[in-house]
Amino acid sequence: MATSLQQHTPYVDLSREEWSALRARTPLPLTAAEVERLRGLGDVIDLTEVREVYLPLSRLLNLYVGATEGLRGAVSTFLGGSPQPPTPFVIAVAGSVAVGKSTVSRLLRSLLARWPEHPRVELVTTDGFLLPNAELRRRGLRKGFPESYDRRALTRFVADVKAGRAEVEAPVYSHLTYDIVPGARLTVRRPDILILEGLNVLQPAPPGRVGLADYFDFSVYVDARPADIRRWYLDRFGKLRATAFRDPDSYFAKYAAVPEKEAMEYAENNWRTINEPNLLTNIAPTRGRATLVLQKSERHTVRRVRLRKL
Ligand SMILES: Nc1ncnc2c1ncn2[C@@H]1O[C@H](COP(=O)(O)OP(=O)(O)O)[C@@H](O)[C@H]1O
Ligand SMILES: CC(C)(COP(=O)(O)O)[C@@H](O)C(=O)NCCC(=O)O
Repeated sequence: MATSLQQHTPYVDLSREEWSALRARTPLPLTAAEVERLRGLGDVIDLTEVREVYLPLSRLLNLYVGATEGLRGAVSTFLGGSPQPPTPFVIAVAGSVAVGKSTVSRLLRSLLARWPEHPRVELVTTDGFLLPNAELRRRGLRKGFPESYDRRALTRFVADVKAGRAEVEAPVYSHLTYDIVPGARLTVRRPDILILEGLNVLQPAPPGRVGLADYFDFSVYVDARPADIRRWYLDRFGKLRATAFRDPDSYFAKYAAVPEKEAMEYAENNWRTINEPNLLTNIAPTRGRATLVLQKSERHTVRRVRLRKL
């Protein structure tokens, strides 16, 4: 586990085997019915992976929620005030386009909600805070780059949730129309846990501003080799071509109709000109700010876990 070299890093570095062994200390096994429910998520995730990697992670997060609650109580006693109701525990999930953030986030939502201490788990993606396509075009911005988000509105949203406001609204993005849905809003009502998923959630604040990360209680960076992520991006594009892009309302309907070669050239170009430079320039440098890094192998299985020491 911790070799002498690692003693001076802020992380504990665990192999998959070392991490999976912690499963024995996870007091909440999955029942057959729950395994079935997880299958119903529609994700292709392997159930051994759920048991060996994500169930221990849900236990670790459960410990963090409990400890944060304990600390909050102690501080409120120190301040001599009356006990306040708990505020939502905020978990950020960061990483490249197509690395598997949505899959990990949906899974964590299901697993975390099984713990009796925090049944209400909300998942919000930062895409709702993207500027509309027309505005991106006007300003010459690439979608997904840090400047393509309304960072102020996103920070205010998380600050309000974290402050325990009864209802907090967020704008909505549609992958079908590939744009912000005019006038649409989602409402978050004081959950026990908020999972905030997005490419740029670990981006540092501009000088003099409060950063988004200042409101996080825990953050996960989903990591993999860029060549693997590229393949997953292209695979997913290929699959969407045979499914969601067939919807005539889809922004990408054209790519279901054109020959495969032409569609895949478009996807390749998107990867090379937008998602890869965004990963290398903006996203990967934020990895060292995460509380936990999940490092995936070429088949999506997690091969190393790095956890920040306290
Ligand atoms: N654990 C996993 N096992 C197998 N396939 C996965 C896993 N996680 C993600 N994928 C696949 O990889 C692609 C990208 O995952 P997704 O969660 O959509 O990424 P992101 O939200 O980061 O863009 C999808 O096609 C998804 O089905
Ligand atoms: C919508 C996204 C920016 C992801 O947003 P996130 O919720 O991670 O902030 C991304 O999925 C995307 O569409 N990128 C643009 C390039 C492309 O079409 O692949």
